[in-house]
Amino acid sequence: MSEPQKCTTLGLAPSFGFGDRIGLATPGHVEAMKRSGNGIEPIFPQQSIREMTRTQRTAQEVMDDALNGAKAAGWEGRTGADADHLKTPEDVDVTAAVGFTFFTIDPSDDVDQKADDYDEGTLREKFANARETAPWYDSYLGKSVDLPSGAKIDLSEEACMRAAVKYGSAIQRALSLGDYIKSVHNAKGDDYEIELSVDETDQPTTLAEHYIIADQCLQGGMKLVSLAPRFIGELEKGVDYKGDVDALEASLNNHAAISELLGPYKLSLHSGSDKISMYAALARATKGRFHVKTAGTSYLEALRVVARHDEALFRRIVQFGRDHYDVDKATYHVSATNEAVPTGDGLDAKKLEQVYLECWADVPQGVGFTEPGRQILHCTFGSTLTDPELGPAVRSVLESHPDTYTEVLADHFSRHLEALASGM
Ligand SMILES: O=C(O)[C@@H](O)[C@@H](O)[C@H](O)C(=O)CO
Repeated sequence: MSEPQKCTTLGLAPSFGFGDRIGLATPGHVEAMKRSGNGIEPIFPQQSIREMTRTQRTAQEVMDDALNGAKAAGWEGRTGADADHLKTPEDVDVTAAVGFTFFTIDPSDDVDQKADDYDEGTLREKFANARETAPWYDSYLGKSVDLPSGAKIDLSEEACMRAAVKYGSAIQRALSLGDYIKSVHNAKGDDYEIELSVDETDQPTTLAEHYIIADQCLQGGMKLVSLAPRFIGELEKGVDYKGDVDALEASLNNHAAISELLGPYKLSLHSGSDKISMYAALARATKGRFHVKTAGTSYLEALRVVARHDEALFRRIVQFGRDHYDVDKATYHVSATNEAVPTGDGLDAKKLEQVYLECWADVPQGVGFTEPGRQILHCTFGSTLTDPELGPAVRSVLESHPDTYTEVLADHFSRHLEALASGM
């Protein structure tokens, strides 16, 4: 085989991230792109530091698996490469060294998640302490911004104080990591692009917060190509969007208007797996300037291959997942509980797949999966894949049935890509 291609930056082109936690999914991702790409650019190598830690894979392995898989499947187009959820300079070092081009900065550890609930007295007290992390405060205070969408952002004292308390340190961390990414790439003369993700917060990102965060990053010289706010409604892992899609679209219009006004940059949808019901709204609101990030859903499709070819192994994985779920779910936004999902005992093979993975045949047109059982398997990927028996057994099934894995992924992601294209 000849050398795999290098990854590139994708700029403002609509893009789709195909995270793969096992390293065998890219041929299926390529097949979906060939069938239903619709002008959307792929990011095949994509993995967060959290995923690499849990699966014990290196950045080099992630890169090699994705690029070799793409080459073997005959992909001749471009691909970006997403070093996802970076929190430290060391995270940048390990991913930049192996050719990642799209760097997702995640400053969520520095976000004050309680800021939205502070009463006035507490807010003022917290603001006094956070003041020095927000040197920008006075420059926004009392202003209002008219958005092309017709909405108005009121940068009132309260809005600016809450933004300072909630995001002051996070913006500082993002800017410093952005500078570090720039210095690493300038030294090598390599191109790069940055996404900022603030999606992993308890409360939705307000328009005022989005405006201040993005404006500060851009004023600080960050090469921001995309931003992932925490959108309204519930964006849980492994299931469709939960919430009012019309209200979401109205909110997306306003977030997209900010990105047009300040950037432009793309709006990014994290936990994008299976969010079929909201894709058209995202594509419409952003006029095609979007990035969608998926990962766990390819792992679940891998388990579908296991369910169909080795039922006994799938049953073990279900039980193992249930045993590890309460610990493994800690950093993920999910609502499933073991109590609400039947154990595998007494379920026949078809019902077991339906409860823990769900089948497209059972899902109405235009929406995605909703079964809570999916979240139990979704969160326990690290424990399962690093288990000395289960991990190799899963790989062995996938390696013995590559055509099944490619076909289920191609079908699965074609549905995602077509739903996005319907709004473009
Ligand atoms: O599990 C992870 O750490 C990542 O795959 C995700 O959080 C990623 O950023 C994502 O949103 C994929 O849907």
